[in-house]
Amino acid sequence: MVVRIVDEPTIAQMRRNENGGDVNALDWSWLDTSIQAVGRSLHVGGTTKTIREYLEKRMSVSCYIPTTPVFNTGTLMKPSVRQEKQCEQRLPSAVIAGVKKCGSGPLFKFLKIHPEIVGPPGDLKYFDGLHNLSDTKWYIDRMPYSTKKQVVLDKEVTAFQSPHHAPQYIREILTPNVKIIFILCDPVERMLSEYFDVWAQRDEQTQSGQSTKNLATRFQDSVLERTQIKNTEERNNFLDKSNYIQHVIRWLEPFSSTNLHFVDGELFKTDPGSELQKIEQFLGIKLFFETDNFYYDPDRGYSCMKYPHPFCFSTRPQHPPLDEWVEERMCEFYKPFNEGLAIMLNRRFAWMDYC
Ligand SMILES: Nc1ncnc2c1ncn2[C@@H]1O[C@H](COP(=O)(O)OS(=O)(=O)O)[C@@H](OP(=O)(O)O)[C@H]1O
Repeated sequence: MVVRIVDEPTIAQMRRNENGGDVNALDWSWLDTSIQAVGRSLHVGGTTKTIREYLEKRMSVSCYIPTTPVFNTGTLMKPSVRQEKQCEQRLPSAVIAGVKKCGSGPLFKFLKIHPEIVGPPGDLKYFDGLHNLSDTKWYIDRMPYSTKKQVVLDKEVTAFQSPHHAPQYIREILTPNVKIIFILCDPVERMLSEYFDVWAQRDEQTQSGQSTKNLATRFQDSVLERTQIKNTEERNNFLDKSNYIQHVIRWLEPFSSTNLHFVDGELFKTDPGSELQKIEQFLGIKLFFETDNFYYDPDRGYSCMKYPHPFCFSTRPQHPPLDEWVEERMCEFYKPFNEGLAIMLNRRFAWMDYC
């Protein structure tokens, strides 16, 4: 699909609203600079989408004066407007609780583009087991201001597997009504991605006292021993995280299944718009994302954003391919767990067909 850049309407045109009057309910002076910074709109799938349209939508529900790039939070509105809009820093009402290396980063970033979703800029790791959980003030203080119409979203990827009681802690602090989102992907690919990441950072991790347990020079030496030995007490950092069923069980106990949503990591790579639409429904917010807001980049192996801001995550060096026998052994190991997961959740994921 061709993405054509066309000129943005003039500032004078922008200042007229549909009724021909001035748009003056709020201070619109911000728009000039924002639009000048963008200076264009996009023809996507036959329709013209302006950045202005997006910024206006966001502005109407937000406590911030939006800006470009649209990933930035923007400037906090003045106190009188904040009061009028009932802006507050609130605890999250939704959490992306994993899984690491399945696309949780892009998922979080894309979701925060939705006018009705706000979240902290990065990972707070409040539920990672190292934080004083009674210090909710610390947590709330790090949340952006939100209106009641908005969903406050946090990302806590380690919570998926540890600490063991993370689901209970999240339920207790964020109430049983909190919505939990997981993104699950091909377990072997996930493990490989994490392995190369940990390998690349091994010196820093050792220096900062973090564990590099199970890390060997070759991927297969880091994971294969476990699939041969009988001792199930022996934990392998890489293998265990990809064994989704054992972790998902922990979340089904404190939460109703209607509060848990699973994103298919494979579909998210090829068609993020459709996966994001399912999340909009799950969160009960207005539909904003469309499939043609994104395009698939075969060289990268995942999708980039077209609207409201053209954006691609930078590519990592390609992983060296796995030896066929290693892949077969890994698949053999995960197959029964994946089948169990499909039965437990009563759904199959696209990546389940790989093995
Ligand atoms: N749209 C889009 N853009 C970029 N990357 C995408 C996307 N969709 C899925 N992926 C895959 O996400 C992998 C990184 O996952 P995470 O963001 O969960 O990693 S992290 O845990 O936050 O480090 C990353 O894996 P690596 O390339 O191995 O890093 C990607 O394969």
